[in-house]
Amino acid sequence: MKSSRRRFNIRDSDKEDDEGDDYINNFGKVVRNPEKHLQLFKSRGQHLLTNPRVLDTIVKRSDIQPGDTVLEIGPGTGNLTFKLLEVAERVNAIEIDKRMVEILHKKASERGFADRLNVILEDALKVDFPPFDLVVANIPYGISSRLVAKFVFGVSKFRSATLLLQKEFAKRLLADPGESEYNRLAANVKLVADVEFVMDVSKRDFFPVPKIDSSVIKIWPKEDVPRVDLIEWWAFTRMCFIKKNKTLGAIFKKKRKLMELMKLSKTDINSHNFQSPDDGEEVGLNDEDEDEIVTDDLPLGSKKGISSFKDKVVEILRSGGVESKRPSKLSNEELLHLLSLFNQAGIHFHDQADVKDTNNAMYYENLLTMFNEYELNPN
Ligand SMILES: C[S@@+](CC[C@H](N)C(=O)[O-])C[C@H]1O[C@@H](n2cnc3c(N)ncnc32)[C@H](O)[C@@H]1O
Repeated sequence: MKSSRRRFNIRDSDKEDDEGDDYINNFGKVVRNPEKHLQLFKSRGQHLLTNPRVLDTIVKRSDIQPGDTVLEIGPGTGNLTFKLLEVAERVNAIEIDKRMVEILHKKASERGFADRLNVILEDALKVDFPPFDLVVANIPYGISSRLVAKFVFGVSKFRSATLLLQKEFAKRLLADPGESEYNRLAANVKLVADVEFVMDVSKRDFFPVPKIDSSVIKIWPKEDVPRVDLIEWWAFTRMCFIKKNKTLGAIFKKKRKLMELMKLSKTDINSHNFQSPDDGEEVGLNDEDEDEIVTDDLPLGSKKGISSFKDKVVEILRSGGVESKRPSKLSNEELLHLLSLFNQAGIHFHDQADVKDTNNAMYYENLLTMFNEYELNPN
């Protein structure tokens, strides 16, 4: 008689090759592909959530009301989709893989859901979202931060987004100022939304088993969002968090930063000079401020311009009481106050010609590029 080890592939429980065969995990248990040999690609984040208890909890905690339209990104073969259809009026699902879309259509017809399920074969990062009341999704982990940004800074108004995310990524979103995980992503998302932890999900609840554990979180868009130019806010927090554990004084005194800021503020290096360019006395930058920008080849007047601009910046940081504080410890209220002090002094953090129209494709392109740097590699 053939042993089960001969009939199945044997691999570690956390190995995730692009394949769809049943296998024996390293606990000796046979793990069957629920979709019978459908090849699953880790490059597309295709880890199907197979634990019905977890699926039920996600649906329950998403608090779907009768009449709601749910947006699901990456429905895969429909494990979550058909649970959502039991309570929602309608599900609009966006899926990039044609094979998954075909499976979904087939299952929807067999189960009598075809008229309430709309599957869009597209890349969720590129397509305009159809109308929805709330989001519920086990999203592909490789595009998590861009998707979260597209939800919370997008044009669609929605009640909440219940998302299954890589655990490490969820922790970053949940972190508060002063906690080691706190970062610019959390500061940005928390400007416009509240984030709530729902539950942890074991990697063993997926097929194939990924290398990492997951968590479910819920994002609630805020009713009252601070009145701030978002594009400027993103540029400002990008500069503040460049070294999140350095003091703001140390960050902003860097010549590279000062020159970048002068450029963004359209401050002419020579004109920002409180002394005559020819008076011979050089206003020196301290050695501690030196970095890789070489200013030796700049004319004397320009060096003075940078130096007096630096004084102005330091004065702003002092008046905001943050010169010796680290960005990772500041609340959004403190950061917003600091930004307003910069603005009052005529210093801006983005090119004024930037696109501010949030319906504009350029806005989304910039947004997604900006959040790309937060993607974690789950593989
Ligand atoms: C983690 S799986 C979730 C599958 C299913 N929701 C489940 O829980 O079993 C992620 C799904 O997102 C799809 N996907 C990956 N990248 C995508 C993108 N850019 N736009 C839309 N769907 C995408 C994958 O093909 C896959 O079906």
